[in-house]
Amino acid sequence: EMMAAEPFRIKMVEPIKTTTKEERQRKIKEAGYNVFNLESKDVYIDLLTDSGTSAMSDNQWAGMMLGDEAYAGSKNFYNLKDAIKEVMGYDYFLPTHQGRAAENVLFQLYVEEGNYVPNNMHFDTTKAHVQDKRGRPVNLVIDEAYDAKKNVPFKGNMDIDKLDNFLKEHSDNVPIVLLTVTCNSGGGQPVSMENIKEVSEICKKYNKPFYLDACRFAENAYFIKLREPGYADKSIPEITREMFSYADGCTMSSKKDALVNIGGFLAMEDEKLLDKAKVLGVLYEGFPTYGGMAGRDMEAMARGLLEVVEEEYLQYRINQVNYLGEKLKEKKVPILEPVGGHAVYLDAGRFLPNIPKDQFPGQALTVALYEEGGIRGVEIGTVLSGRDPETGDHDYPELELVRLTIPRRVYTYRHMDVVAEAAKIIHDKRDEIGGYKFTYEPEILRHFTARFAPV
Ligand SMILES: Cc1ncc(COP(=O)(O)O)c(/C=N/[C@@H](Cc2ccccc2)C(=O)O)c1O
Repeated sequence: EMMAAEPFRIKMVEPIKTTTKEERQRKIKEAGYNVFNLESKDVYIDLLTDSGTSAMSDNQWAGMMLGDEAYAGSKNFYNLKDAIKEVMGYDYFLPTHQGRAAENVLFQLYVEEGNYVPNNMHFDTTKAHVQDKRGRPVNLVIDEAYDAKKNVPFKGNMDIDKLDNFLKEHSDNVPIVLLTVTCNSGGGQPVSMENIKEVSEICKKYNKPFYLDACRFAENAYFIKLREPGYADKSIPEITREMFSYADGCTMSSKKDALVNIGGFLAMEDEKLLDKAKVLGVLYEGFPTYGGMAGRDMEAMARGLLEVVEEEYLQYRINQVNYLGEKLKEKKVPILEPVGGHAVYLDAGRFLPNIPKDQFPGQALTVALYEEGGIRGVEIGTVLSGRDPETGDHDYPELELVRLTIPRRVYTYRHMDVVAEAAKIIHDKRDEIGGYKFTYEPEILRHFTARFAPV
């Protein structure tokens, strides 16, 4: 039957304004050629991140009026507890102000100097928090993940043999195993249920705690429903509860697949772990029934968790991202395949083959997108990857990407067309684009505040 339109109608709009190319060239220069330094008002279509940028529903906004701002025992905490139980199956959780705060608590509990922390692929804050505890992040994703042209259904999968061999050799130095769903660094690629189960079995074999990084768990579940045999007739909550049943817990940035603008949590099955986490929670986040959030934020999150697993929402969400990917492919603009759950990733390496990695092709393409169309994407390449703490050289990743990250329920299909048209214009004149060098390079998570100049 006909493909459905958006499963919502719009009740409030936030005007956005176009700027001239001349203005944008001036603004990006003043921003040190780093789109993170741009003011939102100077950005037309903001695809920097899907984190915290979603539109909330009327149901969530109504929940904001029901904040119980009690210091201890807020009713919103208990509504959130019920939502986590319903969608993830976990009985215990520590609210935190956002995802990296949950990572901070979890890794302080588990990671010691010199430890290895395996993951399919660490994203920037997970990698930074492991390193902050003197641990060593290890990526053990399947090799196909590094081939941008290879169209396989679950490119986020952990390589089970690699994990088994790694634990065989380093088990005493591995305190915890992580699995990121969907896999952000690899292109928003899902992990299959079978793979989650296999990782769980390996962790049991070596008696290791196994945690999911659940930021985009609902999108992962939708891909399982679409692509994995045996799941077509299962509901999304049935799939999400099964996913989480194989892990001991999860870190969660609710700014993604809980449809809120701030908030996160660390959830787990083991009440004893919660007691330990609460001690750090009190120190870093606030009393354990609010964790750095207002009661109203927890209410909006509880309602968002129940909305994000609704199938008609997920169908719309995944189809819109895929639409942008298809438009770009029609225009012969190189993208990572298959299209991810939360973003289309331009393959800057293929787009700008003449720019060497140490002149940051992804950064150059990100700047060009802003100058051409007022579009803010984000470089997911050498800049984001940072420096190898042991060698001091750039920690060159296999892929040089520019992520066009689609916020949830914010932009229309016409915005997608404009993005695709701008990318095409740039692609037609790609030989005019040059590389960049740092004029200021921070020590940690450099991509957020670095400044550049054209080479
Ligand atoms: C798989 C995964 N695990 C944990 C976190 C931390 O969660 P939190 O502390 O941000 O709540 C994130 C955050 N991801 C943001 C970060 C970002 C990057 C570039 C530009 C803007 C924002 C993103 O991918 O967009 C994540 O992706």
